[in-house]
Amino acid sequence: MDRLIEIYNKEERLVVGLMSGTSVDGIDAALVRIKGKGTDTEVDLLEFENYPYSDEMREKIFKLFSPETGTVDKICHMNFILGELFANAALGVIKKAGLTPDKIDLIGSHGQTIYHIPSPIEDSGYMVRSTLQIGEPAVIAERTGIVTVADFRVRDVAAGGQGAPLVPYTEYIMYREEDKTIALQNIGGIANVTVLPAGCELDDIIAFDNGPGNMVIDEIVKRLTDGRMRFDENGALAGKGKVDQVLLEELLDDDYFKKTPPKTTGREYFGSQYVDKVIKRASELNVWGYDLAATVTALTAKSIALSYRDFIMNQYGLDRVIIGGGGSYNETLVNMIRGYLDGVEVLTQEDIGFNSDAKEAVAFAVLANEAINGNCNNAVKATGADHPVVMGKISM
Ligand SMILES: Nc1ncnc2c1ncn2[C@@H]1O[C@H](COP(=O)(O)OP(=O)(O)OP(=O)(O)O)[C@@H](O)[C@H]1O
Ligand SMILES: CC(=O)N[C@H]1[C@@H]2OC[C@@H](O2)[C@@H](O)[C@@H]1O[C@H](C)C(=O)O
Repeated sequence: MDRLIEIYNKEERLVVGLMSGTSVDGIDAALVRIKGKGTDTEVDLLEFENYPYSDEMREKIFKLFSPETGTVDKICHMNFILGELFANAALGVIKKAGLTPDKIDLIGSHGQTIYHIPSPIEDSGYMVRSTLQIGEPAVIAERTGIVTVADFRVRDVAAGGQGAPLVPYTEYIMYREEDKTIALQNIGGIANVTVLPAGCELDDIIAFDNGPGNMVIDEIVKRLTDGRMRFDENGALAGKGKVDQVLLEELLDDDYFKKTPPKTTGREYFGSQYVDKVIKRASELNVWGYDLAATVTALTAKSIALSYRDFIMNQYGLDRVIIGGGGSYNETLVNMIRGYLDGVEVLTQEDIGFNSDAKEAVAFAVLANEAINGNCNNAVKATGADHPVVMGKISM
């Protein structure tokens, strides 16, 4: 308890944020210095590293996503294995910064989402939503000796929210401007956006998952190259193709894109079964190779642009879009988004001096810092929760 009080009383903390996203490419570890709390929070990124999963580990994690292959024994065991990997990532980034674990105040760990049911399902007389992130925080705390805050999403779900997206709260703290409406567009496996209307309060922000980010592009590229390529590096393949407008419009005619925010989605919806359907229809229309890569890249780009038109621009206008996440390195994708958004400034996190990869890991460091301060750290407008809550469970 003394340690917790000591951390609580500090004005400035060194915090490690850990994140593994839906693309399962590895663990992002960010070491930050955080001063203050709430809207007075100031964050400096001191060090960042991505610790990629081995192909074997990645395959094992992917198996957990499907009810047929993700059996309880595997989930039980992988929770502890991932705890070890997350601990190693934390220790790695601390060492890279030339520091030792005893100098670090906190770890904020997202874990790995393996299942997410954002819409309520009735069972045994209870209507519940649910979500599951693994990567045992007790193991992280034990291996590092650092107080670890983790398992954030569940408290928001318990309060009637979808448990996602959580990053908007931190974006509100870090990016809000008085006279510009800004969209922070993350393009990971899923594409998700936070909109900060000019001069907004926390209750004014809008955030939702637009739909697929790289998830469909990655799977198509994997299948087109018989597994030789895992993603379309810099958008080179899509850049050589021509978008098939018939297939594109059919794919855009999807219930998810029409749904009004708040809304979240995941691999359960835009995963490999979705791609099976895309491929079937593409074969009927004779769309293949570079053209198919271009068409699914346009699907991500245009669904993002249309979501701004339908849910944001008519009400708030839009001055600037800042793209982050791995998709910001896909030049074809970013250029397509620019093409669909006439008159809006489209930048990447790098363009404004930040790091696209570190952003989510930094967010979980900030959420942990808020939890330790006892501050509510969910944006109810984004998750749909009934009220603000303090998310994060503490492993001493
Ligand atoms: N150089 C590149 N060119 C094109 N695409 C890239 C490049 N680098 C990364 N990507 C894409 O970014 C993806 C990883 O993005 P990111 O790490 O942001 O996802 P994530 O955090 O796992 O997902 P989410 O935010 O949905 O949880 C890769 O799967 C790949 O599709
Ligand atoms: C359940 C879950 O892990 N959701 C992720 C996922 O990846 C992107 C998008 O879908 C977003 O809603 C969320 O992650 C980010 C970090 C968030 O909570 O803001």
